[in-house]
Amino acid sequence: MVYKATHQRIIRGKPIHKTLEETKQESVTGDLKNIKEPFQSSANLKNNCKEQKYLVPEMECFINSSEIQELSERIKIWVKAGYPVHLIGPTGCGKTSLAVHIAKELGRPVVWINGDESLTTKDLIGGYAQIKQESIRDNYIHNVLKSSDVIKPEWTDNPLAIACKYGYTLIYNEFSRAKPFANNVLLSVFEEGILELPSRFGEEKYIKVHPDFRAILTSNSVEYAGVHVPQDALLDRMVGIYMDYYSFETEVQIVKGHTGISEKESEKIVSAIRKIRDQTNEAQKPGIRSGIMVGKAVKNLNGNVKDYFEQLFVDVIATKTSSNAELLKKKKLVIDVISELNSENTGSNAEPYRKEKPVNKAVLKTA
Ligand SMILES: Nc1ncnc2c1ncn2[C@@H]1O[C@H](COP(=O)(O)OP(=O)(O)OP(=O)(O)O)[C@@H](O)[C@H]1O
Repeated sequence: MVYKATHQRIIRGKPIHKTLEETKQESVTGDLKNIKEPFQSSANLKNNCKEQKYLVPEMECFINSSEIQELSERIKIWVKAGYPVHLIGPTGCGKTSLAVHIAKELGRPVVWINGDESLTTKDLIGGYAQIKQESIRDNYIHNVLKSSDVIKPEWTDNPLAIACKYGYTLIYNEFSRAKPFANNVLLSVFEEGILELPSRFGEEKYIKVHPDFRAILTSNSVEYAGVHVPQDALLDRMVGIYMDYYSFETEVQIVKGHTGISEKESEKIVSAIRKIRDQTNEAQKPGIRSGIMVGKAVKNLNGNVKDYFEQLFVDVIATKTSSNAELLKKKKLVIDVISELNSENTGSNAEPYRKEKPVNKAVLKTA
């Protein structure tokens, strides 16, 4: 039997059940309507909001040599055009510093996440992680104080959601160290401009990506240990910029800038690092970070450098060594490199690199 209404129903208000399309549309526009930026710039840290922990602080020292300026201009073309940029290069060549520098120049707050094996999609976007406990008082019963605890799951945004919502710049460092599955969420962010949030009680939620959202990702090439091959679909949505170690002159300025040692001392260190690098396997090549470490140690030695020069390099590059036999090989490499530098160092003002082999003085030659 078919039910027939005896009178015309008047439908007031909105229907209770919405279509999926309506739900999507509503959560997208609703999220945009209610957005209040937690902070306007990276420097504005006084708000003390929970998102603050993802903000990238100001860099203490950034060397902006002409080769770095040229490279940043090239990268900025893509970033400004709205494409995610992927900086690929060897460890310690300066990818992260450059990403932070460019991101800061865009003038929007910069948030950051570091990829590693244990990183999940939840670490990128957030989740119902915190439990909020509230006490409710029953004031209707005279002289009786009744309280009950209500436990509410509270949503917390992580860096990707923060950047997508507020139009901030995201730096995703070493993104290929995270399992490819964890990064799948980036596909719809980069392609459709939609961030999909995990469903709760069956309800789907989407955030429309803010037009100012930008992303810079960094990674080592795949020959490094712990690096996953990212999915082609993700790589296809990004612009890839290959980086290599900077020139001798730029590296000298970086070591000098970070350590406060003299130009001459910095040249010696960088010359040695570059020679060691030339004779080391891909993943073990010392980056400029090793040069900065030696430079900081040299600064502390207050002029008494020659006794320790060789040992400082051995100690710094030994961390990437798996056996004692390999360490002995590296030690020999350092001794050879410093002897070679001493033999090049033949002018009247030259300082030897090692105490036991004083040589003629000369202006240091570049590597
Ligand atoms: N332009 C620069 N100005 C000042 N310091 C720099 C510059 N580029 C790199 N550095 C310094 O060199 C070191 C290595 O740089 P950075 O961490 O950016 O390299 P990376 O390629 O991201 O390394 P990794 O692959 O290990 O993450 C850091 O201590 C950084 O501060």
